[in-house]
Amino acid sequence: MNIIVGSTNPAKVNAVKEVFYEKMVDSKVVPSHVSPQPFSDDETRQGAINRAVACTSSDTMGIGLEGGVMYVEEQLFLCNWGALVIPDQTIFTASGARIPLPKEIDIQLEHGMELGDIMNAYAKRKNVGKKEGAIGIFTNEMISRQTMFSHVVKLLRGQWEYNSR
Ligand SMILES: O=P(O)(O)OP(=O)(O)OP(=O)(O)OC[C@H]1O[C@@H](n2cnc3c(O)ncnc32)[C@H](O)[C@@H]1O
Ligand SMILES: [Mg+2]
Repeated sequence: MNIIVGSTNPAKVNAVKEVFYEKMVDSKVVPSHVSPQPFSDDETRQGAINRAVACTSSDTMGIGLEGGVMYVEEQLFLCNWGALVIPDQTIFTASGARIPLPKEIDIQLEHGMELGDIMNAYAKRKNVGKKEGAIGIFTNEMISRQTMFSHVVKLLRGQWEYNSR
């Protein structure tokens, strides 16, 4: 069965190709139907599900990966969710690693800026969200956005395989 990823962001598409190395992996832009910058686990997970559903058909599995932020008490954390939807519409979900974000990023997000744009200015780099990601910057590049998403995709693949035994 082929796979379509609901994003053309290379950090996401390459994470899926890494984990489903033996499959045909395609990508397309689909709406997440949540805000461009999700602000909770619920919203981020829903975005991932909406993207995955939009990519699923009778012979294709859909995968949606969504980045967001969420509060634990007063501290803002990066959060990431993935969803895998198979042709019978069964939905598998999993979340990724989370790390706290500095207060100044929190303030800019609260003013309505997207994390990708904030990170480019903060790190004085371009396309941070398509490359190392905020997680790469704030972990001194120990974990890139692709590596973080590949972990999420492994959690999805594993659940799907367990359920199809
Ligand atoms: O093309 P799409 O798939 O939408 O890719 P995206 O980079 O916009 O990613 P998301 O929509 O999943 O993420 C929502 C927002 O959060 C940003 N974001 C999330 N995690 C990030 C990270 O690790 N590094 C940089 N930006 C991140 C991202 O740039 C968006 O502004
Ligand atoms: Mg986006």
